[in-house]
Amino acid sequence: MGNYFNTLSLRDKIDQLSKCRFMDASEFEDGVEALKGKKIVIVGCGAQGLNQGLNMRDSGLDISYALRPKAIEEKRQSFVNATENGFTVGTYEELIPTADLVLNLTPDKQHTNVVNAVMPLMKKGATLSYSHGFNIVEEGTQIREDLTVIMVAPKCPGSEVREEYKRGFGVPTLIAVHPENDPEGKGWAQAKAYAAATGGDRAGVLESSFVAEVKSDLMGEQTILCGLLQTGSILCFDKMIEKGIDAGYASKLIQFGWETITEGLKYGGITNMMDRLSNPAKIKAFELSEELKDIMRPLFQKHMDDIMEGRFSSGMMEDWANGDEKLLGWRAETAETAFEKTPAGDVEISEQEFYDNGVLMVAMVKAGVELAFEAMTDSGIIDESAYYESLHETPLIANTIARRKLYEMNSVISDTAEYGCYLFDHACKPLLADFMTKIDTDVIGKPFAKDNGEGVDNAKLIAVNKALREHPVEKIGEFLRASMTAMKPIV
Ligand SMILES: NC(=O)C1=CN([C@@H]2O[C@H](COP(=O)(O)OP(=O)(O)OC[C@H]3O[C@@H](n4cnc5c(N)ncnc54)[C@H](OP(=O)(O)O)[C@@H]3O)[C@@H](O)[C@H]2O)C=CC1
Ligand SMILES: CC[C@](O)(C(C)=O)C(=O)O
Ligand SMILES: [Mg+2]
Ligand SMILES: [Mg+2]
Repeated sequence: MGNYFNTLSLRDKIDQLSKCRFMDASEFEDGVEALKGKKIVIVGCGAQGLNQGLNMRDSGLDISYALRPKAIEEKRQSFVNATENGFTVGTYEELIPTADLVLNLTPDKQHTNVVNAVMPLMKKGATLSYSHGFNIVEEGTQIREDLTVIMVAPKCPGSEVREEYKRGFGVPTLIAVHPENDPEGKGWAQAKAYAAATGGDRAGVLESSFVAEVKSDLMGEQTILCGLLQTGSILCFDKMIEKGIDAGYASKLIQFGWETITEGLKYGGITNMMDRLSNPAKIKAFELSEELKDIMRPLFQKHMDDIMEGRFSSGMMEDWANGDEKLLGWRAETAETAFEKTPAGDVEISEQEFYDNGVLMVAMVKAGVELAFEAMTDSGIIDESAYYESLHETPLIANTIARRKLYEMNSVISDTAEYGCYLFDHACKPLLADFMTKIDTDVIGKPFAKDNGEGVDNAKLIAVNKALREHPVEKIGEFLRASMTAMKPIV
């Protein structure tokens, strides 16, 4: 075993990284047919395991859960999740040999153990599935030749996979078949049926590869999706307190602000989010975001390079071997931040006020989305994939902060994402220290300017609007959002 990506020729690396085809809705006309009547056993009943299983059962599929003996004996949360929802639960020995399809939905750090335990029990010709390709791509796990290996990766936390399905929609999903494991040529049909069963086909499915999914997923979660939202929350909160803004107000503005401003992003991209500001505030947000982009670009590029070259994964795997020492320490530190410890005040903040008093937050979101998109596409990831991992998923992560701050975000995302989030946050905060000394309450905590239009330089406004609309993330966003017309509002 070793890093699978690093063993590929440059030609194969480019080929797999750039595998990305937006699938037409007509390709899902058979719905879940390819999996109807098949025995589907999910290993693990956590964030993805429970929520994917609920959606798949509601879509008419036969779902049960294989848990480790201790989880069953001690009635752990995974056991409670599965049994309280009326699913059959059993040990690996009881359920895996009966399975046509095994979904490995345990944390990435457990994949080697789990696959080693499960694979010998799987019947000949069965299928093994992942929702993130880390084990195959970064650890180079080799799967028995008779088994088909597929990936169905929702671009979103498990909780939102369920919530969007209940709203009658779904979340964008990447599907793939591992080129080394498709002995019967049935992988694509099964992956499509699985994506339809989770509701993913209603939001958009990309025919992708394990490689493209892993490299883009790691980059999105470390930078804009989680890392920058954490850094931005802490810095913006601390600045407001330093400048005398009421702590309850500051806490509420941040906790619910990301969700509100990124709802604008979800519907109409960066253009719409920025259009929600007054003209003077929009120009200010644009200028701040340009400055932020110049400061943070090298950090975004470093994360992309470390991911591509395997340095990120080998560093994280060292931490796995050390019993998650760094991860657990960083998690404990986050719980002690002033933002985390200050409850949101009992104060009304209107939807518009979140924009008007959160100009810096808007600038941070714009800078982070654009930088993540640019770093991914500069490294060979295709625009559609980069869009899902930057712009589309940001609101879905912001929703988790609205629920219970950074604690909720970091609990709901995978351990892999959480580790990368802290890594980015620790590098980013010092990088923004000088920039933050110049920041005042006119861009965070109080309205920037109420006199919309007065004193606006028309030429500057036209140039800002043009730059916003012409960014490549806006072009691909317009195309992808056209297939999301059934999307339901959250805020
Ligand atoms: N979190 C998310 O929203 C997303 C996750 N993913 C991917 O989905 C996969 C699952 O992640 P996630 O849902 O976060 O995982 P969780 O941490 O939420 O779930 C872990 C589940 O696995 C079980 N488990 C833990 N260790 C073992 C083990 N050694 N053997 C067997 N079962 C074990 C746990 O049960 P117990 O401890 O009770 O035995 C629990 O039910 C990962 O590959 C991740 O990258 C992809 C997209 C988003
Ligand atoms: C953003 C983090 C994620 O990749 C996800 C929810 O999509 C994860 O690994 O949890
Ligand atoms: Mg993801
Ligand atoms: Mg992830």
